[in-house]
Amino acid sequence: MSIEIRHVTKQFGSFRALNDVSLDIESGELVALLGPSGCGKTTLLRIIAGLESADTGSILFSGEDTTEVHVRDRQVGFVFQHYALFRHMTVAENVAFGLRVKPRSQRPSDAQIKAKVTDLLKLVQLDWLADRYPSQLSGGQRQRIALARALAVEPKVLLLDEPFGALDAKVRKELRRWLRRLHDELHVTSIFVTHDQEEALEVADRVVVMNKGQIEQVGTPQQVWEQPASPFVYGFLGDVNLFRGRASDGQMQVGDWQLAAPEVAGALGADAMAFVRPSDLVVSRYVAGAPGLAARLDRALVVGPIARLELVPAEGDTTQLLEAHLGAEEYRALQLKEGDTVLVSPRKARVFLETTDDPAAMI
Ligand SMILES: Nc1ncnc2c1ncn2[C@@H]1O[C@H](COP(=O)(O)OP(=O)(O)OP(=O)(O)O)[C@@H](O)[C@H]1O
Repeated sequence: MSIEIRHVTKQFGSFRALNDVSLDIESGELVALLGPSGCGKTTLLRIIAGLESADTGSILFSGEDTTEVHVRDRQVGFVFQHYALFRHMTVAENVAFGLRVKPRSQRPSDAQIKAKVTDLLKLVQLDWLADRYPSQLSGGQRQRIALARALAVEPKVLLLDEPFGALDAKVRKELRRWLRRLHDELHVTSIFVTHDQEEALEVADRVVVMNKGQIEQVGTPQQVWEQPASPFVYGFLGDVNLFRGRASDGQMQVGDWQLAAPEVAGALGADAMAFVRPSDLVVSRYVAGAPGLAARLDRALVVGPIARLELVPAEGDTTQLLEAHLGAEEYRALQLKEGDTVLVSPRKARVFLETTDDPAAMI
């Protein structure tokens, strides 16, 4: 089932939680709503579910306006961060619940319910836990059961609100891979909310980056990572170095060095910022007169195959540490020690004008 979100606005008192949000989700897609705490992700999810109503705008399921459709009739399955399993019911009873409470005319027979529960527990690979109670399960197992329970009623849309938020890092990682595989098998249109960029980039077909009640960018994980549409998206999606300077005629001047800035080709002497990811900062031994920004190697942390360097620029804003990531072998070959002066230059940078963070204005 496809979902269209049309100009949705939601106000709590004087606070605008959602500001004219529009988004199209295709049938069978797995979409992540990603953004910092308070940006409106959960509010949008609750409006899609029908648990909350929009002040203005509408939500369409397969082209049909859902405004008047009760949450019960929207055929939506939910999984929340905090396990919502019934404690006094076994795992199998929990999964069967949605089927048992159906009106008699729609309710499957006991044998059909039993078969369905067994299938679902196999699907989430926990059929051996059918007779246990929730308190006898790990956090990760409970979330998988919560998902099996949500799937029992064959929802057309699956909404997941930080489903792995309460779990430790290793379990989260396992579960998100598992969720991706499960989605590939079932193709239920799914929206999941997360503030963890790694989770969104790894699991979703498309990522919707939100900030302050608005959508900043929608794209595949690769698009939002490689072509962030705004400084906010750049900063939110990973560690980043920021250089300030001036842009003119498609070039940006940062101290003594220049970088190509075709994205702001029209600017003439405008204040600009260049964003460079730590893995796109090239570090070389200092040679007088060679191009690059001189910096002091403050700290080098070599763990496994990656060397993480903290560098203090020799000029400009010396209070702002730069971070460079390079291969451990490459770092060793440079034969540097802490305190040495090095040269840094960006392999790849993305330039935005200072005056605005509206990507449409950056021409
Ligand atoms: N019922 C409510 N009454 C008043 N304010 C609310 C209500 N629900 C949400 N808000 C406010 O709206 C904003 C968006 O909340 P929302 O829960 O959608 O954010 P979120 O992006 O999901 O954040 P988090 O990741 O912390 O859950 C927040 O500032 C929140 O305080």
